Amino acid sequence: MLHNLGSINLDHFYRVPHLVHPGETLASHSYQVGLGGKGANQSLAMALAGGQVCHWGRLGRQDGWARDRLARAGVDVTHVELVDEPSGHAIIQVDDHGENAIILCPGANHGFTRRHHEALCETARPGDWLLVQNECNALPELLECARQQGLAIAFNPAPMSDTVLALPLEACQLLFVNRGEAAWLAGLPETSDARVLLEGLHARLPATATVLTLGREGAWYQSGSERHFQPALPVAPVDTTGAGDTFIGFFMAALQEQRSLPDCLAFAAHAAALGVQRPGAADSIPSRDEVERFLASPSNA
Ligand SMILES: OC[C@H]1O[C@H](O)[C@H](O)[C@@H]1O
Repeated sequence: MLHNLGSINLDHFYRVPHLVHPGETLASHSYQVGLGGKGANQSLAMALAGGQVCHWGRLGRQDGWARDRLARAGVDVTHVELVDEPSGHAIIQVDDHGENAIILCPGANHGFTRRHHEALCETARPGDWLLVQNECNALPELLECARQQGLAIAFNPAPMSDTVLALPLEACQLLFVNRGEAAWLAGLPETSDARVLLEGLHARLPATATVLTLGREGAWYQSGSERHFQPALPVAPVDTTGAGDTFIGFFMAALQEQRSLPDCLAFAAHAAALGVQRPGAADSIPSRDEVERFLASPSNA
């Protein structure tokens, strides 16, 4: 089982001709609300990929539909609480090239306490995975509790902030990072070559495996001297929101099935490539069947 303690957001999407400039007032082409939050997206993606995932989250009482949506996809939502606080939400601009800019309001995602961590660590069995992103509070305590319980920890330090640098990252078995996050953690320029970033991360965290996602430049896996590269797929993105979350959910589902690491990378990259061709965050995540058809399609021969 994988336990994902993570954010659940209401995503407010605005399609805009370009990302708004400082001081500018800009009319949007369209507006939509959907399920999001890096935590919820990753749980949903993992369940749609066929993985076993239990989500630990907090939502405002009026937003039980979001919990139902996760449950319908196959996520275990026993530990998603409905609380008397506003749900987290995100204001998301998406431009005509599919690029986005996001403002987060954490709301109930910042209400985790020791009670939640203890409950998770008592429920999880040694060897289970814990997956965490950087959208919830009290992460040092959570990681410490998980380490003591013998859980395997996968961490996605998104969105990156100074607080990540103070976390016991050496407790993590697996890190999912994009270029900016890798550069920040390794203390290197963002323009560094992927191999330099991987070497920098390995020097800082020698016992932690890394998945480095680079969008159009593909994705890498590195653990010690083992390295695999997955090229990017040639697709035209309409909305890249949640692409990293789809990648992570599909990767963890494939890892749970004990597939080879190149297979995990390929499964995840194909899922993300399908996702970026659709609008929305959770709404853009493909099913396992769609991904398998894409993997088997003649264009991949
Ligand atoms: O990764 C995409 C997600 O980031 C923010 O958490 C938004 O809610 C969105 O769904």
